[in-house]
Formats: sequence, C-alpha cells, structure tokens
Amino acid sequence: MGRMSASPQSSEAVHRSGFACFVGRPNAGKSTLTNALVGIKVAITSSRPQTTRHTVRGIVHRPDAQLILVDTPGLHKPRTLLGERLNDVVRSTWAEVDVIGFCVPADQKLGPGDKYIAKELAGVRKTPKIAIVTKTDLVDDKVLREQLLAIAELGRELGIEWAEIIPVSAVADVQVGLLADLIIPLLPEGPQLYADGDLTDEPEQIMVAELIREAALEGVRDELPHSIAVVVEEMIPREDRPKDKPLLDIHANIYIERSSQKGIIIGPKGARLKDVGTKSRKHIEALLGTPVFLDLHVKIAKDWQRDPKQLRKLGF
Ligand SMILES: Nc1nc2c(ncn2[C@@H]2O[C@H](COP(=O)(O)OP(=O)(O)OP(=O)(O)O)[C@@H](O)[C@H]2O)c(=O)[nH]1
Repeated sequence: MGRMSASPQSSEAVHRSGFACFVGRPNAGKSTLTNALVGIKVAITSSRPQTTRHTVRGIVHRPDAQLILVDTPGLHKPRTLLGERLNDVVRSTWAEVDVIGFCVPADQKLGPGDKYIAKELAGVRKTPKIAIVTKTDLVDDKVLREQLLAIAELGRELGIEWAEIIPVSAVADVQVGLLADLIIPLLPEGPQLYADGDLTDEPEQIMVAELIREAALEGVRDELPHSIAVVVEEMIPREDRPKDKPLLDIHANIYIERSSQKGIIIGPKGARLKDVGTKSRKHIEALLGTPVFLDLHVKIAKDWQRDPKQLRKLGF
C-alpha cells in the first residue's frame, strides 16, 4: 500500500473519491480483482461459488484519488431467507455506488447467469458501468476478442452503455492498474474519505471471521458452503507478554446446521479442523500484523439459514 505522495500537488490538481462495486456471477473473479487492486488479501476468495457474504470494502489510495471498492455477494435466485437478504444487499449497493464493474470471466461463454445480472444492471440507469473481462490469462487472443465482442453486443441488446470495456487478469497482474485509471475519472470530485493506509472499514472481527470461514470451506463438499457461519467471540491481547512479542488470543465458533456435518468440518482425529486453524491463522496474522493464537470450536445452530433470529445473531 503506497502512502500519499509527499510532493505537493499543483493547485489545479483535482482530487476524486468515491465507491465502485464489482458485480457478476459467482466465481467471476470479483474478490480476486478487489484484492489485486488493493494489494492485500481483504476480500475473501474461494474456489466455491457464492461465498462472499459481507460487503467488504477495499480502499485504493492514490495521490489524485481514493477509490473505495465494495465487494458484494453474487446475485442469485433466492431459495432461502438468507438468499433474499443477500440479493437486497446487492441491489441497494448498486444504487449507492459511483461506478459498477460488470465482471465476466474470459474463459466461459456468456450464459443465463450473466444475462440475468446484466438485465438487472440495465435497470440501474444513472450509475456508469464498466464491462470487465476477467481471467484473461486463461484464454488466447481469439477467445478474448470474441468475449469482448459478445459483451459489447449484450450491452446493445439491453440498452446498457458501457463506459469502458476492459480485459484484465488479476492473477497475472495484467491491466489491473489501468482498470483503476479508468474508474477514477468516473468518480466525483471530493476529499479523501479514509485515512492513508486504511484498507477496509469492515470491523476486524468480521474480516477475521471471513478468513476462518474461507479456510473452513476449502475442499469440503458442494452442499456445505451455505451451511457454515463463523462468529468471532473475542479478540484479546494476551497479558504478561513482552512488548516485542505480543500475542492476540482469538476465540471463534464455526457454526454448522446439523450434527452430521460436524465430522466433515473436524475431519479424522481433528486433522481437518487443525488445518483450517493453521491456514486461517496465517492469513489473520498477515491481516492484523501480529502473532495470533486461534481457538476454534465447532457448534451446531440448527437451520440457521431459515431462522431470522439466528441470522441476526450470526451477523446477517
Ligand atoms: N487464472 C485466473 N484465475 C482467477 C483470476 N481471478 C480469479 N480467479 C480464480 O477464480 C475463482 C473465483 O474467484 P473469486 O475472486 O473468488 O470470484 P468471485 O466473483 O468473487 O466469486 P463469489 O465470491 O463466489 O461471487 C478463484 O479460484 C480464483 O482464484 C484470474 O485473473 N486468473
């Protein structure tokens, strides 16, 4: 993360600040792109679809601008109360941001999922929209060109005027900086909204919970993603530690819906849970910049996805 340039800006220099969000179907690469723009792992990526639950903001600091990225969950046909709430979050986010980036992976033909979202986007008239073809490292030039044309065509069909159409690869770091350069002129003039060095305004506990949830989801069966929630109960600096050797105690509960899921999460002789702890601890330490002792417990919250009271308790 760069700090603001020390050299004084000329008096004509305009400072811009505002919000952008990336939309697109699950696995389109939105979280990875947010991370690449911000430069640290703040949004949660997972090879499983539909796992970005919270509106995590990453902040891009530049001498001339501050771009605040809002990472929304994928819009999808609601099947449960949780699904409906997620869609409400997405729509209200769209109406509030200054720029929307519509993400489509280069390696998959436009499908009903993309069109469903694009149709909804066409209804958000005022907000400028950029079409972003992601994961360009996975395809050759010909496929990429076809995808760019298909998106231009989709825009014409639905009456969406793309402010830009840009191919990027977050993984290979291709045109990520250019994307920021294209978004920034679309932001309103305004002062810095966050202090230098701020990466996100998500409460730390929620980010920590997301990192644990991401690790807990890795490699488990397809039907589990929506059945896991993580709540961080406590984050307390360990007492009696020398100043140069701090330790942060984090106590967190992993909630599942049924006792039959417990074995999957914990694994043979607790091996899987231990692995989840080790993996997420590394990310948490990188995020918070301090050594961490992570204490994880698995609990059953029956049918939490369908129960409004449980949903509130679990932070939805
Ligand atoms: N090769 C390649 N893979 C990518 C790129 N960007 C993302 N991916 C992979 O695509 C998968 C999905 O990426 P995410 O960033 O989690 O996608 P998302 O759109 O945020 O997904 P949801 O949270 O499910 O909505 C992950 O396995 C990423 O590693 C890229 O530029 N190149």
